[in-house]
Amino acid sequence: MINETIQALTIAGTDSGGGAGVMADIKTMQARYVFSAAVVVAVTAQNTIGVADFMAMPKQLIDEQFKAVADDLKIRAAKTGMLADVPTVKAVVENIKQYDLGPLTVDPVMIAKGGARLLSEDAIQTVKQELLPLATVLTPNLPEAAELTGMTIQSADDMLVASKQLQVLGAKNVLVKGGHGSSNNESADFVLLEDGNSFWLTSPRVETNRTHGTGDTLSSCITAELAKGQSVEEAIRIGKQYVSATISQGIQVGHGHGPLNHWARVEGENNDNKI
Ligand SMILES: Nc1ncnc2c1ncn2[C@@H]1O[C@H](COP(=O)(O)OP(=O)(O)OP(=O)(O)O)[C@@H](O)[C@H]1O
Ligand SMILES: Cc1ncc(COP(=O)(O)O)c(N)n1
Repeated sequence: MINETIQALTIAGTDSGGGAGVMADIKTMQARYVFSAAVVVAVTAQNTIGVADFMAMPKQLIDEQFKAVADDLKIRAAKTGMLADVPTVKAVVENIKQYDLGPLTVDPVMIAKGGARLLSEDAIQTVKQELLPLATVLTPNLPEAAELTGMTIQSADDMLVASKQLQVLGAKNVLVKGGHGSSNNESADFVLLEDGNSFWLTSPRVETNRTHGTGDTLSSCITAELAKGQSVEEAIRIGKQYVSATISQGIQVGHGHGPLNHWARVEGENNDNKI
């Protein structure tokens, strides 16, 4: 008998260009030696230059995907990404409540790097009221944290206050990502844990436009590590190390915001015999 392989789930939209969404999530979990299942809630036509079009899946098909996964697989952790619109957010919330999918990481994807809206404006309220309270870990970028809290976030102190507000809204642990920050030399993320402890995670800012799917990669790495049984703090620390490696060890694909290098190795990590 071989041991059961560790399994995790992404609930998100696809990216035909291969760099973000479900595609980035599966590549990340594979790189972290976790088997990835996927509930596709929207299909996008996009590449590194932008999103041309997308369509959300009908509720019945979303329900059937959740059921198919839950009937057969043992999901130890899950994440949400692009959720498109109000009916899709509601369908996802209903299914997450129905099945035991382990700790949930919520990446509240709103607007793609190229500027396309991936969550309708009216759905922000639904995410806030119905999805945030289910989040073990919430990973907003700066514009998303601003949108969810109604704050203007310009300083490190603002990130701290915003993360507290997001906890009040129901997220247990909050990681405010600093990729959209103004510092030229570092990219600093702020973490507020459920027990009130907090810390900064900084990495040198890489001067590059190959940052398509950074948030997806970070949140799916956190999900993979939670599936392995790591603590929330450790999962977040590993997530930051992995996403930094995928940015700094870049690959050349496409003509716009290029995808990350999901083959990247975290320095000092021993990847032998991981399965
Ligand atoms: N140029 C960069 N150099 C180093 N780290 C970066 C850079 N850009 C983003 N990061 C890091 O990548 C992670 C994701 O942050 P970011 O703010 O880009 O998320 P995001 O906007 O949700 O990403 P996306 O929408 O592309 O999925 C964070 O840990 C952030 O610090
Ligand atoms: C399906 C999907 N999910 C998420 C993103 C966000 O990634 P980015 O902000 O890098 O475009 C995306 N572009 N597409």
